[in-house]
Amino acid sequence: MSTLPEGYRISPVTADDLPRFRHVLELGFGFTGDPDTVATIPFSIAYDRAVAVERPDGEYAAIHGSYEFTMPVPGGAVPCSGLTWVSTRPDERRRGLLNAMIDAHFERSLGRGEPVSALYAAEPAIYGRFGYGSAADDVRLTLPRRAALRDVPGSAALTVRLDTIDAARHDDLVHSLHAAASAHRPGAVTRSTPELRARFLADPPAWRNGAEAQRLLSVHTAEGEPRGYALFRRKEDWGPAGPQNKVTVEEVAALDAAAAHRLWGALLDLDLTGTVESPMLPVDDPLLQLLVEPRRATPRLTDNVWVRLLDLPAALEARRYSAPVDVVLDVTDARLPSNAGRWRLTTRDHDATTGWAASVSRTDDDADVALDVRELGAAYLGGRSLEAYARAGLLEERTPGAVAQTAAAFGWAVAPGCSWVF
Ligand SMILES: CC(=O)SCCNC(=O)CCNC(=O)[C@H](O)C(C)(C)COP(=O)(O)OP(=O)(O)OC[C@H]1O[C@@H](n2cnc3c(N)ncnc32)[C@H](O)[C@@H]1OP(=O)(O)O
Repeated sequence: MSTLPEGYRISPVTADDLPRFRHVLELGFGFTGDPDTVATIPFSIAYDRAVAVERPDGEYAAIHGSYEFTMPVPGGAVPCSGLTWVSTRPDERRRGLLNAMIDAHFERSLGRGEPVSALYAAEPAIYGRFGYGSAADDVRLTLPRRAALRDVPGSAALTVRLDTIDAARHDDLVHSLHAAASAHRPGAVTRSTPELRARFLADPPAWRNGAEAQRLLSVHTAEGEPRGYALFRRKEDWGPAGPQNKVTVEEVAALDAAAAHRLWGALLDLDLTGTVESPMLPVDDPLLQLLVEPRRATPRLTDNVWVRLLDLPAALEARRYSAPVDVVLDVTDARLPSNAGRWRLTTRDHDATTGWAASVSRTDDDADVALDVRELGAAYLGGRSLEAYARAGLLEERTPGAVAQTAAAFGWAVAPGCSWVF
């Protein structure tokens, strides 16, 4: 357990504390919120999930919050505490405040019955020490105008509609399609509260960086049923060779391949365009399969969500497995000793759609695989191979063949990933 400097204390946050809470966010991240913009954007953290470290003089020295998510995992879903807004004042850095806040976050999450925590890392070097593992990657593509796509039946029958985003009017279309499109992708949490939804669709001029207002492209069946949408904006660029507008796509959600094809076909064929920047895409996104010349799309790979198992048996039993396995894992967990030690994971009850369920219980039997909770969190969503960690020397195989068998069980057919940064 970490300790705070003398006189500092973990403190709850109320609506009255919001200005000083925001102030620490601005000091930590290095920006100044425009008051007119701040006034229009709802505070997206529930007050009982916002936490501060208060100094003896009553100022806040550090803050964080969390979102209540139901996170899709292989074959199911799990209550998840989405850690966010982590910030320590620059003049209070490296005094153990984040350490203390992580302890508070784990304790509070477990108290609420959330066996898993997830986050986006501002810098990837920060969170491994706390047992978070990088559980997914995303890819961003820079695409030339008119990049060709393979045909998809049904795409041409869909109609395309263009609107300027209006948070109130488009809330239902965007968020119900997003939830439906995300349901079976591990890690793809949805915007779970009205405040988070409104914040995501907010488009104040201060956030546009010289580009146009946020546009909403939606595709519909002949009967008018929406099947997908893209949020994007263009920035004008007139050079000596003519127009070279940049199209930046923030999010695409599609219920099927025809909708994805129709949306991307329209986005890649906007007039006056030079390049189209894709949003964060899962590494198996349909667009990557549909591009006729994928080499012309310049990819950038980045870590996406990080996952921390807080209640190891509950977390491992909440997901399903791709192959049968009976393995004893010897887990190290310096921060949550209740997870440390030997656990037997045994699959049971195969279901054709969701795979194998598993029971997880303590055991005194010899371990087959020894690993840290960080690697278990990384493999949890099915997108990282335990075999790869063994080859990198990050876990130990004690029974020959056990790592390959466990890796096959943990792997999943749909790559993990989340489409928005929380
Ligand atoms: C989920 C999110 O919200 S991500 C956003 C994170 N926030 C930011 O990046 C904003 C700017 N940075 C900050 O506010 C702070 O520097 C924080 C929050 C990253 C760290 O806060 P601090 O109170 O200084 O952390 P603390 O003193 O508890 O140190 C924790 C440990 O992490 C390490 N650490 C902290 N920041 C970093 C970093 N950026 N890179 C590498 N290591 C780091 C420390 O060295 C320390 O290691 P140790 O326990 O082995 O000694």
